Amino acid sequence: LSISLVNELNYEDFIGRFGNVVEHCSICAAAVWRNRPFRDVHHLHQEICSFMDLLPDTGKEGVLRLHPDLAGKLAELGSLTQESTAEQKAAGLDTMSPDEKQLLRETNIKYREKFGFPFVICARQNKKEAILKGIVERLEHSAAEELNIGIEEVKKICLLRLLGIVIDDKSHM
Ligand SMILES: NC(=O)NC1=NC(=O)NC1=O
Repeated sequence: LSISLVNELNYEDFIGRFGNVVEHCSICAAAVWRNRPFRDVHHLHQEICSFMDLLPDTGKEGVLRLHPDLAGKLAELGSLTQESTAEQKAAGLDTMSPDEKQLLRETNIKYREKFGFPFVICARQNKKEAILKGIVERLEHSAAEELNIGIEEVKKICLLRLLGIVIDDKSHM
């Protein structure tokens, strides 16, 4: 999809295309609709990032809570969204050994108990080793730190999802 076609979408089609660039948070797309026309995919991404940055902490926690665990129950059941399924597969999470799976599951539980929201990382930029290392290291942080780190990861996930929909048209450079 070119950015000019994006700018011509009606609201329903816009939400249909971009409603899940932030997992289960179609409000992010609904909120930026008013900012069209978008100069390019990075402008659209920046508007979504600004919307998330302006959320109160409870809103940011909500965004994180809407993310499925990595290799969690939903993944086991095969009931992740299309995007999450592809991302978790790309990280090689479906090739973890039983011990790795156990470690990730236990650490996910500790993380969620400590912070009240799930561990979120951009799976397409981290292979399973980096994910296992990341969750153990990040468990030592404060809730405030992890809230921001989590949202930064959501922004990375969002950009990759946007680039899968919109052609990154550099011709205007
Ligand atoms: N808890 C998570 O980090 N989930 C995910 N990260 C991704 O990149 N895709 C997911 O489903």
